[in-house]
Amino acid sequence: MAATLFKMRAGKAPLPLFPCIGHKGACAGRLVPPQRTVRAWGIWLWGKKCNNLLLLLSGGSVCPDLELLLSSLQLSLASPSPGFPKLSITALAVIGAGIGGTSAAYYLRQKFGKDVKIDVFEKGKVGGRLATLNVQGQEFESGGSVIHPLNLHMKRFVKDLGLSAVQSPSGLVGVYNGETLVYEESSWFIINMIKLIWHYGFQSLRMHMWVEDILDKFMRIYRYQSHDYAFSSVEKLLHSLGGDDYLGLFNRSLLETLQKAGFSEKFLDEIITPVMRVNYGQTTNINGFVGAVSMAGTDPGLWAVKGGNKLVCSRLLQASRSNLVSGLVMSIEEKTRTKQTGNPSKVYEVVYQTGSETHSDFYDIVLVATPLNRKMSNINFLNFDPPIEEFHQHYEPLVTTLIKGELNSTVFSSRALNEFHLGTVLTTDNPDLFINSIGLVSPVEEDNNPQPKADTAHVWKIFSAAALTKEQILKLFVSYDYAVKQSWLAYPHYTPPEKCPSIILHDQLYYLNGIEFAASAMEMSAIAGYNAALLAYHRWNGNTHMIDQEDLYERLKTEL
Ligand SMILES: Cc1cc2nc3c(=O)[nH]c(=O)nc-3n(C[C@H](O)[C@H](O)[C@H](O)COP(=O)(O)OP(=O)(O)OC[C@H]3O[C@@H](n4cnc5c(N)ncnc54)[C@H](O)[C@@H]3O)c2cc1C
Ligand SMILES: CC(C)=CCC/C(C)=C/CC/C(C)=C/CSC[C@H](N)C(=O)O
Repeated sequence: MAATLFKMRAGKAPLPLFPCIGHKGACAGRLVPPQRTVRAWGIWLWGKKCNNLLLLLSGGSVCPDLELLLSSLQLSLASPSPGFPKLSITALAVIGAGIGGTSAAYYLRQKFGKDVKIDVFEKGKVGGRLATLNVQGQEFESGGSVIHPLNLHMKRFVKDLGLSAVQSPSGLVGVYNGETLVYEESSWFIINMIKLIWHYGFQSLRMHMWVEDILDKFMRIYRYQSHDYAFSSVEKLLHSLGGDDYLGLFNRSLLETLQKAGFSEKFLDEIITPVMRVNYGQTTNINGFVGAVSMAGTDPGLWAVKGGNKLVCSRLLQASRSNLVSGLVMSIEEKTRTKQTGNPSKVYEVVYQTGSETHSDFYDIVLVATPLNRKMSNINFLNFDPPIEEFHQHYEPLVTTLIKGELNSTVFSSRALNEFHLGTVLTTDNPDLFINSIGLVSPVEEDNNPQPKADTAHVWKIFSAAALTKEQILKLFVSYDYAVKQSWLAYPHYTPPEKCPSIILHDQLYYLNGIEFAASAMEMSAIAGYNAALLAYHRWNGNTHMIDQEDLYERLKTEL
């Protein structure tokens, strides 16, 4: 009978009316296939969707009459009747070929299948903030460089895309406060333990446990995603990982969270702040979640992709069989178009510039995978009603400078370079300091652990808020052969409590980079890319039961 109803609809015959008692008779509707269904059938009511029905589709039981109706029709919500003509999706656009955009393209292909066209727009280089700089014939990471051993998407990409991993340098670390080294690691584990306990009691151990707990809960996202669940907001995603407490991390500053947990000012100033400065160019005023991610960035076992992390992006693009469009997207506008079926449907017109030429194309779904602010992407959303919200969130300026030279170790300590064994110097929050950090780095092709030697010039990476002057470089180095720099708008300026930008900007228009307001890292963008692909797929197909499900952790625990 169900098949008959739908076939009648396909032949444009009128559909039978039925009452929805759950809506007190107010929403008598007609059984129709949703406008863009590929796999799942749903019921749409005249004018608008019935919320009771959505609950029913997602496993709720508010609308028993509909449930009865469906079961009496023996209607399978998961699979449409074979042979029934499907309204198909034709084209998808992704804007930005960084790790967010390329991972989204990869997962979009997996979900939507081989026939759909996927265009990926990139105004600069594939990789975005994953990039390298050349120092006298060797390439060094200048943007995203270290990956955590538990970053499972990045790990999977490297394995599946035929790449290999190299261990990141793990030299000894010191902390400089503008006058002296307030903390200095030793190469002896036991000495380090004694030093840490002597200076800070058991606070490092407690900090380690705090980060582990957050990371443990974070790992739940992989299980949700492997079961195809998606989230419509970053807040809902965070909440699903550990409830109100977890979301609370995002809403409060790291300082507030750690002070409440009893960490001392000395420990925060000398250990935690320097880590926030090297990783995010900010202080403990950032939110607690990004603070924990930043601390995870000091864990052992950090790694990088041999040949450069940006290779993941170019390989993902290849594997997704997307078309790379080297151009600058200028605007996105909603338009109505008549498809081959004769039915009008909503599409998005993407206008872009390649060289001096302007072009445009139409897409059913668009994913924006670049921070939406004037300085970084400058995309105009035209004629949306209601208008797409404006994004004014500030990104932190940061300069990466690579210098091949002989370090002036006496800047940091009284020891000469042959007695100076630190591979990285972090800094406290002292306004007189002009660098956030300085550290020895290896070329992207090498798997090694560089150590400073008095007689050889090594390559050092410096992070600073502004470009270094020649005088500043000459303060840090006795002499140098080569210097090269790259300026970034690197990460959001974190000011908790704040609201993450929406993931759903419009019906079929999605935004990935809101996740950076929880924490900016390669793995976070990969998670956002997968989530947006799943969300787009489920919304296109009306699979509402796969979106924003509560208690997923408990529910999935019992599943094999
Ligand atoms: C200096 C630095 C160090 C970092 N270190 C680490 C680290 O060690 N570990 C870690 O995990 N993360 C690190 N990060 C963070 C990480 O690099 C980013 O979170 C991640 O790369 C962001 O990826 P994305 O794809 O979301 O954005 P992006 O890489 O910014 O990609 C967006 C892309 O969109 C393109 N684009 C923008 N506007 C348009 C337009 N209008 N039309 C067409 N194309 C457009 C841009 O050119 C860009 O390529 C670091 C970042 C920086 C800057
Ligand atoms: C997302 C999770 C759970 C973990 C990621 C941990 C991680 C790798 C954090 C680092 C984040 C970051 C923005 C580092 C920037 S600087 C990196 C490095 N110290 C360098 O010198 O380049």
